Amino acid sequence: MSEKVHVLLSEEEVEKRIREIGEQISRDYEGRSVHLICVLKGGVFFTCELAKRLKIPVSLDFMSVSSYGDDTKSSGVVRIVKDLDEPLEGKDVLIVEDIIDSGRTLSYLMEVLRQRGPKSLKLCTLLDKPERRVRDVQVDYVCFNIPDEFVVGYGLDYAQKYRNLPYIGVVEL
Ligand SMILES: O=P(O)(O)OC[C@H]1O[C@H](OP(=O)(O)OP(=O)(O)O)[C@H](O)[C@@H]1O
Ligand code: HPA
Repeated sequence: MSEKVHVLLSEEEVEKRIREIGEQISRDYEGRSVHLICVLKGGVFFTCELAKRLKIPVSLDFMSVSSYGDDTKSSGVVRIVKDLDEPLEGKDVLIVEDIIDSGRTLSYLMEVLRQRGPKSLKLCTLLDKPERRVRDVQVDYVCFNIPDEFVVGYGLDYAQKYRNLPYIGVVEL
């Protein structure tokens, strides 16, 4: 079965905004390097695009957490599916996510990573759905605030589909 998807944010809008955020992060971290943590799977497209725009030294690591499975509703239980390869002590760490929705994933992840002793820990997201928040999360960089609709594309999936769309779309369920 295939769902209808309509465009919410075009490829041009998304990439223009990522360039702007990249410039802002490059200014904020001037004279330092940044350790990007890509939250798999959804964060992978945003992380690649953002990393290319940064004008400071960048290192990368990957973590996979899951709470949605194939559903449009969070199970409420966050699982680490793949942990980081490198320790975080003394590093300026920037978590890169595709979306913050209920906030459950990121409030859990921030807590887990804070305990690993980074010099600083910040959070950058492509999309934020503030209306849906059930857990407080301090977000440092947001590309777009979006309404309460289930979105796909640019890494985001519906039952593992549509991650490869070059734009952000809304699934008509
Ligand atoms: O704020 P929340 O309600 O916790 O939702 C946000 C999380 O949900 C998605 O991950 P998902 O569990 O779907 O895994 P995926 O990135 O592998 O698709 C997304 O990538 C975030 O990590
Ligand atoms: O709107 C969404 N789309 C895809 N994955 C998600 N995970 C949390 N919210 C979403």
